[in-house]
Amino acid sequence: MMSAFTLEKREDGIAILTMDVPGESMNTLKGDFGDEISVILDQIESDADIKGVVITSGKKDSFVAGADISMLSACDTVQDAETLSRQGQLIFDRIEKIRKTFVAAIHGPALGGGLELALACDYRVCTDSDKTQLGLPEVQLGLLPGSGGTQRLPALIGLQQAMKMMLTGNSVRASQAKKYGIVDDCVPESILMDVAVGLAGQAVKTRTVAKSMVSKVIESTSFGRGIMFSKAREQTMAQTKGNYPAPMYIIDCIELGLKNREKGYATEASLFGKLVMTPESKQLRGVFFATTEMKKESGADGLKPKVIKKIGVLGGGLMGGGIAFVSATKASVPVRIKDINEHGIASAMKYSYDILNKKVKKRFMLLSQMQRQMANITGCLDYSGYKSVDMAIEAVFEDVNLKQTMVAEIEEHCHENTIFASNTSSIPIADIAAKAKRPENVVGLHYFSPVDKMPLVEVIGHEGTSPQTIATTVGFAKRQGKTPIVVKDGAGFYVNRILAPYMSEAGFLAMEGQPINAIDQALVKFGFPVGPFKLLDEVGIDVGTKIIPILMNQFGERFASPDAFEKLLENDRKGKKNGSGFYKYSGKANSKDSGKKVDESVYTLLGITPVSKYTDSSVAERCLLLMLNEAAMCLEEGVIRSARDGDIGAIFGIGFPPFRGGPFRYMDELGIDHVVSRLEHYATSYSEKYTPAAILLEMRDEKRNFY
Ligand SMILES: C[C@H](O)CC(=O)SCCNC(=O)CCNC(=O)[C@H](O)C(C)(C)COP(=O)(O)OP(=O)(O)OC[C@H]1O[C@@H](n2cnc3c(N)ncnc32)[C@H](O)[C@@H]1OP(=O)(O)O
Repeated sequence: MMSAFTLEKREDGIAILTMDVPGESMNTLKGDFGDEISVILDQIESDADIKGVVITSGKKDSFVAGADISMLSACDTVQDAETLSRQGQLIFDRIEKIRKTFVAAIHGPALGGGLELALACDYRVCTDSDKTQLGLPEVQLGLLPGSGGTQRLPALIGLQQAMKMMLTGNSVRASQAKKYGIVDDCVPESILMDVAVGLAGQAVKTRTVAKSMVSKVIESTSFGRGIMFSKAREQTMAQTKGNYPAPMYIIDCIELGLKNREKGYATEASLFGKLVMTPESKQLRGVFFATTEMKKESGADGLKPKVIKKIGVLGGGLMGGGIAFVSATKASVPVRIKDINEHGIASAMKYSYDILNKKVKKRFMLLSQMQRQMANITGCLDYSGYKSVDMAIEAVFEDVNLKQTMVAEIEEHCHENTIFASNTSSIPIADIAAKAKRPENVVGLHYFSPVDKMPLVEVIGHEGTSPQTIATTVGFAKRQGKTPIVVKDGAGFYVNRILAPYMSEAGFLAMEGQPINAIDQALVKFGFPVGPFKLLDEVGIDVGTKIIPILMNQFGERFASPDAFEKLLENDRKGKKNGSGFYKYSGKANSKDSGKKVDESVYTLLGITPVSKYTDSSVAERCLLLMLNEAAMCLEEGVIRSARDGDIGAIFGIGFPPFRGGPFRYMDELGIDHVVSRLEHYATSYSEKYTPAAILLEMRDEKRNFY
């Protein structure tokens, strides 16, 4: 078997230890590396000529992406997983203790166990490349850093920053890593090895932790630390609602390790073992595997995306501004915004300016980088500069005639292969393409708001969209940093179609008198980031309810929402944007209380006397079952291509709790027979809209699962 490690001794006494796992595109840490590394460490230790060691990667653009997640998924017992963690800890502990200078030379991702390896070294240097990112993302897999990360990162950069990184799992870019003190230097790729070798030739210095003044004060006394840990637990509980065990365990490990390092390590390994076997981690690992698989798909078998060199954005509203931002900064293409007035162009540009300016202020980005990215965005009131546009993305009003006019204008002003992508959330793409001269170029590209944050897009082909248009659109969405799912044309596509009955049912529950905040809390407790009423206030009640007649028109009564909701619009309740919705938006928009309390006048308006009569679980069940049933119908009708796409669409598009794996994995977990029997229960006792999808009945009879 080819080795994953090579040790090259240089004449100056510095050894280069290169990791290059054969047959894999990225280095990951495997359980069976232990013996091999031990032999190499023996050699380093016993060779007096070796003064220092640089650990680097043989892969082109990555350091080490962490422990091999498939290896973790293959663990059968808590003990197996704990042993893996222990092995990692022991090796890294040895690296730390060998009395020679170890330096990690990092280019590309150094994540999870990869960063933990680097943390065990005496120095770390990384490249200033955009590809470089450092982090401990284990929590996003329902895990904790299990190879010493919970102990070493706080010791290196201070408790508060380390805890933030481990609890969010967010990685940092090179300049941030330098600012926080994770790396000692951040240099151009061309001199990475020279700088690392230079450091490896030096004796190890005692380091001071790079902490802000406030952190120093808080972290230096046991009283201050006590307050910090209790605040962290409180905030974590408020955020997770107890649905994710990993964050609390991370805090436990850090706190214990401060008192007793050995205990900290032992607890880290034992809790890591426990977490690997939890259903939450299993589902979150499923999400990782699904998204990795999706990165490789083109959306149209056998077709490669055509290169998009320049795009046009039609309409400079909130969506247009967001689309321009991800195109200019992530896909790095020139963007030409066309609006009917200068104000539209200016506000779309401001969208990007505000985000980038914040990064510059925080010193995460250079002013020159910001200027380069902003220079990618220009605007026009006519179609000047559109001749060379390869894709025009429209984000104008939801009006089919207007969109058809846009198609005609793009066909007139652009070249014959220009793709027309509509960001409609409700109008069938076939209608938008109805008068097109080149309908094969017309496609749906449905973003979610806010565009710079929401990871999903739906790519929707109508009957006449060419497979090449689909492949190119999917490819471009990926360049914008999005996870695209290809869905069939039709009212609501996939995401809004499964969301609508869930939202409407929340409305019916409110009409029965269940308090609005109780309904929201029940669904937040289930794991959604916000409840349905809060969501409607955020999205805009006018916008959110617009889709109902379109869905009813295609699918009938099961999409009806409470008639009384009309009164909300008559009362000009549009939600947060006009300060009048289900919740009270008083005082300053960003004030702590704004949007926290239900606006009681909404009950009077709807003719409701609120009395809590349902438990949280029955509220959640009534709303959820409709979403699950609709998702199953979407699969049955081919609206989505697979249960996997349906799960990722729901998680990334509407915040379906990731630890439940998405609607399909959740149905598998509940058992299809259970889902059918609960649907039948509501269908007979309450409303026929709960009639189970045919596919569910069939699967129950055949005892099949989605996965
Ligand atoms: C004990 C420890 O504390 C526990 C751990 O370390 S748990 C693991 C923590 N690490 C992670 O969560 C990182 C997971 N990986 C990622 O986020 C992303 O892959 C990445 C940001 C590193 C790179 O993204 P990107 O460039 O888009 O490449 P991507 O397509 O995702 O990955 C490339 C390949 O590496 C594989 N890969 C990346 N990280 C992996 C991991 N940790 N385990 C297994 N495979 C991994 C992918 O499956 C893919 O394999 P393929 O080429 O056979 O399809």
